[in-house]
Amino acid sequence: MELVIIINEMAGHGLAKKRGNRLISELTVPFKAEFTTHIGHATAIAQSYSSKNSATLIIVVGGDGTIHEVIKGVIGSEKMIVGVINGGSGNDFGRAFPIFKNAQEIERYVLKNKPFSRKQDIGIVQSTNGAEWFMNNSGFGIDAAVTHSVNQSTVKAQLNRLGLGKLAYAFILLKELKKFKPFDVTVISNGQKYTYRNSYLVVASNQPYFGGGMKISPTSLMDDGLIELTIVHNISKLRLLAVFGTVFFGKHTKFKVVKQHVAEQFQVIVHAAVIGHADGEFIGNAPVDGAIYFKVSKEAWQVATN
Ligand SMILES: Nc1ncnc2c1ncn2[C@@H]1O[C@H](COP(=O)(O)OP(=O)(O)OP(=O)(O)O)[C@@H](O)[C@H]1O
Repeated sequence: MELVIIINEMAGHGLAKKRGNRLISELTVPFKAEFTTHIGHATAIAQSYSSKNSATLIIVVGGDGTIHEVIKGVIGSEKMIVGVINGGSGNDFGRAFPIFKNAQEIERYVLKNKPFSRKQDIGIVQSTNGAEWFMNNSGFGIDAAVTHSVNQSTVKAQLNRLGLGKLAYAFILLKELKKFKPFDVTVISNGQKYTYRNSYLVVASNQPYFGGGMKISPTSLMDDGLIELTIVHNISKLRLLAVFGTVFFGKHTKFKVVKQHVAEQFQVIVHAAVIGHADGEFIGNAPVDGAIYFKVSKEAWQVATN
């Protein structure tokens, strides 16, 4: 099996560079190292190996954005297996999916006669903006506003230097919440229509974690052919902060202002131009009163398992 390492040296404000270099210096089996130079590059690299159609383990050293790009490049391939060494700031992938800790684990895996892998689902979000994949989650509302702001802010880098990177999301939530205008959402699922007034977010999940450890969708599984839709609605900004505190333990779903639906697909209509994301990357604003579809594609890619 061929071994390819894709490293985003910018991820995790230096963490991926450090871990990538260490991996390269410790590996004693043959491998190819690829370094991303721009947004979307990891997808192009993964696609170029995928098109060779030979058994390959791609190890991503980066954060959720880089992993998202690599998975996008291997969807549908039976020969490509994805493994990860955490190198980002949020690392939500690694909280749910199996990952590697070090070079020794990767070597042991590559040298096996029949390396194990598990097929995983991928989510799709589709609207007039186009279609995008998500391995973790995709949503519209305050979650996307905060993620977008976190990605652009220097606060994340500053807090990271102090080892407090996880506080970035909470810090920017306070800032974004101040100016955020709740919106109305219509959800169509299994032939039923639901309307939620004054909503803060509508997010579809393929796995439980979001935003660096928030257990937004505690019951989500990456290989059950289903996605969970979470809507937070009809709540004051002050109470929302209290509910927010419980999301790290996945206890927010006990509040009646948090509604969840489970299905293979949803049609969602957002009645305001709120901002959207897929796996934490900006995907444009919601088409006002237009349809957004969240769907799941079953067994779309493979993750390495020890
Ligand atoms: N050389 C590069 N220079 C700038 N950006 C890059 C480069 N290579 C990749 N990128 C982009 O960097 C973005 C952020 O990477 P990534 O999400 O992996 O790290 P992170 O934001 O630190 O981690 P996390 O998403 O887990 O918080 C990705 O969207 C990717 O497209």
